[in-house]
Amino acid sequence: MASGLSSRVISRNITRTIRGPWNFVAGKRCLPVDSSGSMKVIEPASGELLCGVPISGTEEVNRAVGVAKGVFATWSKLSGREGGEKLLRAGQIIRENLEDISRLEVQDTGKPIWEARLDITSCPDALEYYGGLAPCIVGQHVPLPGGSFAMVQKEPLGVIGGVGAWNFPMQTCIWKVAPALACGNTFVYKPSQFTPVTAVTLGEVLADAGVPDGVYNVVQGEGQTGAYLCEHPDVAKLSFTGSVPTGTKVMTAGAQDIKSVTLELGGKSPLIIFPDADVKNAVKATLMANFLSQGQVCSNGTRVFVHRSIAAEFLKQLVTATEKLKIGDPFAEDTTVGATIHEDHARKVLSYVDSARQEGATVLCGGERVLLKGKLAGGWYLSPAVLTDCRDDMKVVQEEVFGSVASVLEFDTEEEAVKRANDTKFGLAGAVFTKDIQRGHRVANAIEAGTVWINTYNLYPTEVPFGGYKQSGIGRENGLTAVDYFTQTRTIYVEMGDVDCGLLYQD
Ligand SMILES: NC(=O)C1=CN([C@@H]2O[C@H](COP(=O)(O)OP(=O)(O)OC[C@H]3O[C@@H](n4cnc5c(N)ncnc54)[C@H](O)[C@@H]3O)[C@@H](O)[C@H]2O)C=CC1
Ligand SMILES: NCCCC(=O)O
Repeated sequence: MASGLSSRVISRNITRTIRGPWNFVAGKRCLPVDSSGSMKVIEPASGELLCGVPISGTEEVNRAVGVAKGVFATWSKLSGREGGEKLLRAGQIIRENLEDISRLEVQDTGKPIWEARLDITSCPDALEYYGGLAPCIVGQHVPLPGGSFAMVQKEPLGVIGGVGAWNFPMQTCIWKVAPALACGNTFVYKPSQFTPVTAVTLGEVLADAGVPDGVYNVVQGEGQTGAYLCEHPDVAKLSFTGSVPTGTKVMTAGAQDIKSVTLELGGKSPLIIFPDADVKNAVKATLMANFLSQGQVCSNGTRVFVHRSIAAEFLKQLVTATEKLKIGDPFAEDTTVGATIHEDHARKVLSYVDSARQEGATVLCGGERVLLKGKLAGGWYLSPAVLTDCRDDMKVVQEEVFGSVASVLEFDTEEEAVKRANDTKFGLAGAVFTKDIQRGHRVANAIEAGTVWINTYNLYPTEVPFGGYKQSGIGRENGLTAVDYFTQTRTIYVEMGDVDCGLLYQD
């Protein structure tokens, strides 16, 4: 049998409860060799201690990078099919353990279980896409005059240093690791200090799938550990997801050694709804664009531009739908709004609602802490907010809130909507709702953003590139495009005749 795909893969190694050790180096969970204290990881749902995680120091980062560098020669020399089959198997293992891994993600993030299942399902999607693609990552043969030719080869870069955010912990990690490994690179990943769990689970999955020890490693820590990794001279490329200020630091660190850098940063995306739009679909998309994962989604369409003629009807339907959202235990099947990642972040989200009120916005619903009972009493549950009477110059309309706050703005003309939509330093995403096919494409092409949806929102199939214009980032994840960001090109020129050096050589 050419691949192990039709046989069931038994996972022996997945840890299904929250327990350390929390680093994953050379194929196993381990403690760091040096540490500067321990992080207290809080379970968002309850506000209680989930686990303590040692903060990796320079020696541990050196060790992980050294291990990844050591195995690079072996991993990068596998054929695409040999490496790809292991990624396909890893995808299958995640599918077989989807429920257990989703539950780990809920404990770590506080998001509702139904959402976690979708997020975790996107992980095998990526592993299978890049596992299948790996044998097709090939070069070119370029014929030249006189029978000479060039071979243009796609080569891996070496050790990739990845740093991630806390909103989609395993998905963010796999969006980097799957293409990187498929291209023959090895990896050291530092998860967010708020969500350390499932990056280590991925290590166990890859080990079970037959990926050699050391190809994928995890070092836990805060910003300083991330900085050590980004500054490491043996790290060839940085792949970062997080905020713009940290992205600037990562890019600066990369600049010291001229490292290639991919940045997936923040956003303040526009969602433009024209009068001919299907209002019910526009409302559904506005919910998806604002309230998934407690609004903690970088591509969220938080500036909702609605044509004045339908604004009243749209707002009525949006508020009705928003008030039906069920805030509660993230593990309950009917919960649609879980816990905000931590108290500081929740207070920041609430402060945006306060500032909006002070600047003249009307809060039609939500924007408050909801106290749950019993074990959930310590969690920060916020009711999703819909704001109206907003202006473009308000803080809540200008800045990324990263919480469940939708600002509704009214417009009169297409030209005005596009101009206002583009009046931002960000350019991650956007959307247009209309039944007019010409208008849909015209506006989609005019929005300055890496992804524009027509008549939907916040869908990210692995097959299509994702990333930002302007300060929302550099480079792209997903799709065929990601291969360009995890490879370098070597040209080998082959001369089939005598060397022609013009007048330089006289017989
Ligand atoms: N465009 C995208 O795909 C996404 C963007 N984000 C953005 O991320 C932000 C929220 O996530 P946070 O985790 O709070 O972002 P953050 O920028 O504070 O942290 C992100 C990661 O960077 C690490 N870090 C901090 N300082 C560092 C340094 N000097 N060198 C290397 N690593 C360092 C952190 O420990 C964490 O793992 C939001 O602004 C959001 O828009 C979040 C998710 C996806
Ligand atoms: N899963 C959605 C990608 C965007 C984000 O990470 O926020």
